[in-house]
Amino acid sequence: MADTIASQDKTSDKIPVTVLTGYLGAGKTTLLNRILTEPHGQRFAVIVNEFGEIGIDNDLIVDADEEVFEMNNGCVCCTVRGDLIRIIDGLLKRKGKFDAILVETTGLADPAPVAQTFFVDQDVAEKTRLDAVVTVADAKWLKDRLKDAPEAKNQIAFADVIVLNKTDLVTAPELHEVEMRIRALNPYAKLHKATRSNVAIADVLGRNAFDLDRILDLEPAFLEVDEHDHDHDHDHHHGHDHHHDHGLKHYHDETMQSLSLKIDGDVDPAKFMPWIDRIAQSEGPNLLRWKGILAFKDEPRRFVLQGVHMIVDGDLQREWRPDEKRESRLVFIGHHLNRDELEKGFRACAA
Ligand SMILES: Nc1nc2c(ncn2[C@@H]2O[C@H](COP(=O)(O)OP(=O)(O)OP(=O)(O)O)[C@@H](O)[C@H]2O)c(=O)[nH]1
Repeated sequence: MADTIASQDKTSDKIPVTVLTGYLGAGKTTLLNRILTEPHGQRFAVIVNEFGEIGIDNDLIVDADEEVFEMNNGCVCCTVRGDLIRIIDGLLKRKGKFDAILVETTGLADPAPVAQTFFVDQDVAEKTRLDAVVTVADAKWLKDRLKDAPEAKNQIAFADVIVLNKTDLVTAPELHEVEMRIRALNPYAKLHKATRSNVAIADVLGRNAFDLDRILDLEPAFLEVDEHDHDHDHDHHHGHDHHHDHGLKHYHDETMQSLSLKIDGDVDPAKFMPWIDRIAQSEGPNLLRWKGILAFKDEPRRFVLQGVHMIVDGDLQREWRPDEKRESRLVFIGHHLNRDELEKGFRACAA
């Protein structure tokens, strides 16, 4: 411990930042909520960024004392840095109100531009330090995503700490295989196996683990600001291949869609539940992620639905607040989504 303290000496007045990353549905929010609800004696500022038009994620973060700041949707690789800088600048003006910053990126985010923020922006670099990139990996789906999603690979390669989550969904040989895949991409990160992201807080926070030299080996251009890439507003996240001169490939999947549906009021669970089960079966392979917050007829509590491919979780959570409008929202993220059919099916569930 003594040497850790010594090595932090110079930077100890900088605010530590932990970047939580990991592909869609891996368990980032579960980890974030675990951190926020356990007794940690720290005050966190939480910054989240999500994919999708309706801010469901923000709504699923536990009610804690922490303030949650939302980054704009959009092209993560490009807009995230400008947005993140703006939010952090705002936070730094109120220094003293929090001890650490947690940034949860979307599952589709490449961690490089996020991590880069803490080095290339002078103000941010002077006042904060990147403590670690923590990547949550889905033991069940990661091996498929390593084949088709470059972001998933970069998230693993960039990690200082890896939480290999959802070990309950795989057999021991499958777990071993995914661990080998991870190790082939990143032999350096500390790896913790988990279910429901149940790692000790000390394993993910206060690690002082971000290693700039290792990242520069991976991405020689990591510290070069790409002005072209800075602060512009794409209103869409798709359709371009970035050729930063980096060792890693960054691009956005053109076929990825995000579909948001809303009913201004209640749905009938007797219609909704069988419908959503059918969707899980028929659309599951194309559905990377789905979420919903629903008002069930005659039910004072909000029903929260979570899905990754054909695996659906749902439960009744807190009550609708008196000042909250009862409405039912669903977000689907995936490929080849049939908007008309999903919309028609959902509408038919209205109470
Ligand atoms: N079986 C199982 N399910 C889990 C585990 N951890 C999380 N989940 C479930 O997986 C789903 C996704 O978890 P989240 O924590 O929301 O994942 P995320 O990475 O924040 O997802 P996005 O930010 O939407 O990409 C939820 O339904 C969780 O309850 C686990 O260890 N095992």
